[in-house]
Amino acid sequence: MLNKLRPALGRVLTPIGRGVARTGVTPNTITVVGTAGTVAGALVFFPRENYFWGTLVITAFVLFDMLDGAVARVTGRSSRFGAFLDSTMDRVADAAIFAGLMAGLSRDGQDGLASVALYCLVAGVVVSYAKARAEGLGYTCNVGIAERSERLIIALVAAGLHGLGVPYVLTFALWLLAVLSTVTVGQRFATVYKQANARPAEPPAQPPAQPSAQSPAQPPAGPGRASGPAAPEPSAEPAEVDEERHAPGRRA
Ligand SMILES: CCCCCCCC/C=C\CCCCCCCC(=O)OC[C@H](COP(=O)(O)O[C@@H]1[C@H](O)[C@H](OP(=O)(O)O)[C@@H](O)[C@H](O)[C@H]1O)OC(=O)CCCCCCC/C=C\CCCCCCCC
Ligand SMILES: Nc1ccn([C@@H]2O[C@H](COP(=O)(O)O)[C@@H](O)[C@H]2O)c(=O)n1
Ligand SMILES: [Mg+2]
Repeated sequence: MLNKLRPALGRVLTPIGRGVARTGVTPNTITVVGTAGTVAGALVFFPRENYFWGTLVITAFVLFDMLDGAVARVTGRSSRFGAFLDSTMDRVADAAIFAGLMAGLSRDGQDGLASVALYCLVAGVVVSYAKARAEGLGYTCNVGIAERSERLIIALVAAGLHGLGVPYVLTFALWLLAVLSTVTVGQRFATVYKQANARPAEPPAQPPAQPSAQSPAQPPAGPGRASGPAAPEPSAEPAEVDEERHAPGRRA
């Protein structure tokens, strides 16, 4: 949903990115420092039930981390490794935030709510994995009621308010997140299922070998098949998807 704000956000982040770029900081440094700060904020403050300061520290580093793409673009340093690092570090940061919440809730004796936080962590990972895997297979998967920004905003606003003593807000937010993340997984399954059914299976690259007792014929590989190896395989579109993510001025 908040993805719609990307163009507007880009207009704000690009001049800031230009300023940061002048200091010589690289996009990968921003990604790593942003993640390290988020992880430290989550694992130092939340387990001690210091939700307010934890939220402020995490928010500062998450917002800082949003500059990596802008700096990469204005300096012409966008790279495939950077894109990989960015997405992978996002998963580390998300895991630390929910692990920190779980630790704080457990210490407070709220084991039930800690389990909901664990569910949110796992569901968030599945949401992101579904998109990564879909894109690796050449599909698009830019859908979902609770993409990363929505999940972070809900969790962080609730944790901050919980830290200020607002009752039930964290409980409500974690249950809401659990539901919304589950719906998002369903939305991503549905969009990939539709594309997989609409696109016929790729023809085999070479004429199929004669089946024999020693080497049975393999089913054709491609995005239309029901199951397959974990590694991305050639498909009609991966380059196109990647180009889209690397297009100048576009937040992927
Ligand atoms: C009294 C209590 C005070 C508490 C204050 C707390 C306020 C906290 C509120 C907000 C702060 C957090 C903002 C978080 C913003 C979102 C961060 C973010 O992830 O932005 C990047 C995001 C995704 O970009 P990427 O393409 O780089 O990442 C992709 C993503 O990870 C995908 O994940 P998936 O969705 O699949 O799970 C991966 O699949 C993919 O691999 C990966 O590449 O960008 C956007 O989504 C663009 C829209 C962002 C809109 C953000 C709006 C922020 C609005 C306001 C922030 C202002 C907060 C002010 C705080 C004041 C603090 C005192
Ligand atoms: N260390 C990095 C981080 C990002 N990129 C590039 O930016 C794109 C993501 O931009 P966002 O504005 O969505 O964060 C990413 O796909 C890369 O092209 C980079 O090169 N190095
Ligand atoms: Mg980033």
